[in-house]
Amino acid sequence: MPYQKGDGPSVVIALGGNALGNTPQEQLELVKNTAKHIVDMVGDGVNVVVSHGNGPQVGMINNAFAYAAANDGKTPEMPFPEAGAMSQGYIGYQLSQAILNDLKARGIMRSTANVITQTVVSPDDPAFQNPTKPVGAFMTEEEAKAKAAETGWTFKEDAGRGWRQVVASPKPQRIVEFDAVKDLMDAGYIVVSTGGGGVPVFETEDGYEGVPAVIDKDRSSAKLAADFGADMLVILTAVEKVCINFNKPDQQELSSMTVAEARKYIEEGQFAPGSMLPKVEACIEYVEAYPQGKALITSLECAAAGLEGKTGTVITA
Ligand SMILES: Nc1ncnc2c1ncn2[C@@H]1O[C@H](COP(=O)(O)OP(=O)(O)O)[C@@H](O)[C@H]1O
Ligand SMILES: NC(=O)OP(=O)(O)O
Repeated sequence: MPYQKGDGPSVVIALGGNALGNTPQEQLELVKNTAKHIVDMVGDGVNVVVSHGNGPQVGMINNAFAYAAANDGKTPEMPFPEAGAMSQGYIGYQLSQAILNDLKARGIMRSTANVITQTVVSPDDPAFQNPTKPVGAFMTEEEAKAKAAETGWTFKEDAGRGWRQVVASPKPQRIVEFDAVKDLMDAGYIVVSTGGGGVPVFETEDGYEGVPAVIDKDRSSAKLAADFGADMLVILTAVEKVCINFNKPDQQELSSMTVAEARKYIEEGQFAPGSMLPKVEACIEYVEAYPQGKALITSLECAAAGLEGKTGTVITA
């Protein structure tokens, strides 16, 4: 059934970890609130494509199967490409269901489409020599070092919040199912796609093949927004604004910055690698690829106000 697109802007929304949950049960509850904010935008005529993170989820899927395989000798390993696709599937299912239920409750005649996507990455990407993407659960330094000794995996401290396993996070080159996502959005569907940045794949003479890595969802969302020519890229996280001197006595919230200002702050080391830095870099990539566009970083709760220009940090060319 063709749906009527909204008369508002087209927006790619990248949902952060706080919009999801650390267990399927917890997430099923959290996404009801997430869906409310998304349907608020749809009700205001905004045409949305929703992507989401998967760091905790993909790590836990891969790790759980690895643990079972090591202990029962029967359970198969679940490599990162497959674990990434599984995370897109279940997170997308829960988000779509919550959005559909909220649309029905409000009598809005729209529907969702959950598209599991692949993202082409380059085998020459230097990210394969320097794992930076945190996945799985947080743990203490002692637990991380013991796990590293047991498994040979790499662990790093994550933005002052504890230690996590880290894997390669290559730059997204192309979203394989882009045309399907665009056609569904143009047909008026609320599309959930590119979750976890998409399943990373190499494009070879014989076709696509999965790669054991996790792409940054903000960077893939930026690629999607630029390729769409979306009016906005909206990155929703756990803070209302990006700060300089973050978590210091002289912390300063930023309401806006140009690409040049953002690059200056990056040079100053103002944004933590593995957390806020990739978000700001994603916004720069989007507005440089599509200078008419506007990028916004804010919290889920402030999304509507941010779209109205009342809060959040706006990044422009
Ligand atoms: N300069 C900064 N300004 C604001 N937040 C920052 C900054 N540096 C690090 N952060 C932290 O980065 C977090 C967002 O990164 P992360 O939690 O990895 O993203 P996600 O919401 O996609 O899961 C914020 O919640 C905040 O704790
Ligand atoms: N893939 C990805 O960027 O997930 P997180 O947002 O959870 O790090």
